[in-house]
Amino acid sequence: MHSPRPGTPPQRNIRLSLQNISTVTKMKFLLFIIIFMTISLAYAYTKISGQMQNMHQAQLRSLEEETMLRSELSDLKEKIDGLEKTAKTFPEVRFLTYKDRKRILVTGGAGFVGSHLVDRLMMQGHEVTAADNFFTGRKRNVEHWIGHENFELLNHDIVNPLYIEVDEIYHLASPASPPHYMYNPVKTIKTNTIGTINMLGLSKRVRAKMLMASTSEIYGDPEVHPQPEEYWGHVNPIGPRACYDEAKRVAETMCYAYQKQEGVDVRVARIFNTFGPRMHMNDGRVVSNFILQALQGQDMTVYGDGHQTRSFAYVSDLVDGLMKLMASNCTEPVNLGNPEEHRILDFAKIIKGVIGGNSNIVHRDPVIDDPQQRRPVITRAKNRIDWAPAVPLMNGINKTIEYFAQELRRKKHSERNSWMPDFL
Ligand SMILES: O=c1ccn([C@@H]2O[C@H](COP(=O)(O)OP(=O)(O)O[C@H]3OC[C@@H](O)[C@H](O)[C@H]3O)[C@@H](O)[C@H]2O)c(=O)[nH]1
Repeated sequence: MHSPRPGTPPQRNIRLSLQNISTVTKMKFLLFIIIFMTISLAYAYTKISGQMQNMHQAQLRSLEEETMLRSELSDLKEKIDGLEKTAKTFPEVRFLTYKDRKRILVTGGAGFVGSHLVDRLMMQGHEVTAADNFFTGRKRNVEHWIGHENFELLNHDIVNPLYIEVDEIYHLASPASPPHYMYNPVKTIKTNTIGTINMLGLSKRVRAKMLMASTSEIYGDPEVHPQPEEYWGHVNPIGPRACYDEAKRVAETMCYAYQKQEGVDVRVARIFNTFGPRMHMNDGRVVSNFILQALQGQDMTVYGDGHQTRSFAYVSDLVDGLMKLMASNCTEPVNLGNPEEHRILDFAKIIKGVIGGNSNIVHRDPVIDDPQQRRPVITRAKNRIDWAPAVPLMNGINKTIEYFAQELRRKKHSERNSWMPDFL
């Protein structure tokens, strides 16, 4: 081994030492470099290809996710479209400021007359609470208002007190058709006596004006014809109709006792025979019976000889009368009815004539205590509340026939509101 001579530059010394490395060692070194490079390249390749694979998979995943999101979005869109189609829309009611808007309670608000009254009050922009125990009333009659901020439906029997704050009360709750009010006479008496006391008590507490729905039945089987409000009536106090007509008579008495003693502002409407859409299919009164019987080709049942008379008013006329009476300063009882009088047998022929079909008019046993004649004197209504019926009988009959025909065709629960008032 040569050691570098003193004064020799260091580079030259290195070259000399490399020259001295054997070829085998050089080969080994080269091999080592090659192996090292190969391993590094292989490692880098694996690393890069792994990353590329991951990127590829991520791309695939995001594509899958995008497709899933798109389908979820289109499902949601479909659902929203469906909901929009079935979304509840309400008739555009008039806007009243808090000064003019009244809080109005309608007892029997889901019934035949009550629901028509609710429609009119709602359209005028008032806040309406309908209370009903659904004995003869139906949710369906007012379902088009359920959810409206001005409307409230209470499942409430007015035989129990009701504590709410109102400005006006239309007290209509009671079964009105003879088979219905005779079905549970004690309940009919309670509804019209205890129920009326409860409503008068409520009126007294909140200082609300109250209109009581009385009836032409308070005249009984009248010996005075036609019947003015001054007539005291001819009622059998223990007959099958007494639960209704005597209870309504005492309800009137209570109204005037509360007026005199407690200063309650009362209105009393004596309602004569009324008909129209939303009468119950099982109502049992003559108009719905004859129309349904004729539409289905069944016998048209005239009770007795059919010579007894009635005068029929269309429901929209009655509702006009009720609202005019409430708005008036007339505190005496007022007859609300149509003075156009028909014998029941003739009325059956009229209905058969309009509907046609193969129905036979047949006679059944007369009804006990059936009033033999009935026609209102409406002078007081004309003079004091400027009211007289405006709908001709045949117009009302045709609308009612159309309603019952639709009800008979009804097959599904979802077929709701087969009849809506013209203004809705
Ligand atoms: O199918 C029937 C039904 C009734 N009738 C007769 O038709 C007449 C009218 O009977 P309704 O049952 O329609 O009604 P009513 O007049 O007896 O009582 C009605 O009067 C006024 C309203 O205030 C009351 O809601 C209701 O009691 C009665 O003479 C009755 O006997 C039939 O001939 N056939």
